[in-house]
Amino acid sequence: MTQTMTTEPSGAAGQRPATTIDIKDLTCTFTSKRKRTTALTDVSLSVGAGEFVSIVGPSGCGKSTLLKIVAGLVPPSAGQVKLLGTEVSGPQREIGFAFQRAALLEWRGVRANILLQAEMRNMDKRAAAARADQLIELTGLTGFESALPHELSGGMQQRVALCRALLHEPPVLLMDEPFGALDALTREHMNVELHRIWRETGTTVVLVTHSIAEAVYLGQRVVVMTPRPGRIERVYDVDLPAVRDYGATMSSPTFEQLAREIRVLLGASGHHG
Ligand SMILES: Nc1ncnc2c1ncn2[C@@H]1O[C@H](COP(=O)(O)OP(=O)(O)OP(=O)(O)O)[C@@H](O)[C@H]1O
Repeated sequence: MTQTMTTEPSGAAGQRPATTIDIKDLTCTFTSKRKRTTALTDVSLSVGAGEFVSIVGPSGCGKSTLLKIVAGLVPPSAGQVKLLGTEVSGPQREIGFAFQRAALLEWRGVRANILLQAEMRNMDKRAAAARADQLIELTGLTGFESALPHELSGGMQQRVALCRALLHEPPVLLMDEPFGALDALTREHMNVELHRIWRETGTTVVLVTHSIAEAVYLGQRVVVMTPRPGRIERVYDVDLPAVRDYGATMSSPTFEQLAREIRVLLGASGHHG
């Protein structure tokens, strides 16, 4: 399938965007006293600037490990990752990371939780405050600036975590099943919001998810991995418009066919993710 992009941010069709993440021949084996587990083998993938790539695969196939290697939190056993042209050899400050659990500080309000990122990075206070206000507005949290995490819904907590991950305007956002703990309806809302935020910020996003619908709705490409040791089984281009209305996308034949194909591929290779 070819991409039919009509608008930015990933660049007009036919124009190769600059590579932001370059993963080459990656293998990762964990060794403990009791056993060796090969989580990933021979994984190669390039992600262009401003691109949105979704990754799906069965439980335990190494998706989280892959994100952690890109973030420099886990060293690979073989292979190489380049982030913005530089080899990753330790924790990367340039990225934003969002996890399944929002991991907010219970005693801090929304704004203070978002600004934690600025404190950890010694960011300029005025610039960080202005950016926090911008993100609070962008994610519909206006009016809740002082609310404590327990006063927020799960979706709102996840929005706060997203704001915190985006505060320092990272060129790359890595997301590990960020909406997995939300109810179906809230998850749909968050998908729509993330799609809009991605378009408005032009951030390069890599999203790990167990939801095929989420992967296809959000991704410009969907990477399907095999059971452990995880390899890339197939990469699908998502032939949907750049700006995606949720309802129209879900009922479009292109969406349905691609989602079905991915579901068959995952089922056919004995995946249980
Ligand atoms: N630090 C570690 N030490 C030892 N083994 C690990 C470590 N981290 C991950 N593993 C193993 O590597 C494999 C891949 O784990 P990973 O969490 O990357 O999978 P995943 O695809 O993200 O799974 P899920 O979809 O269930 O979240 C698993 O077998 C896991 O037990």
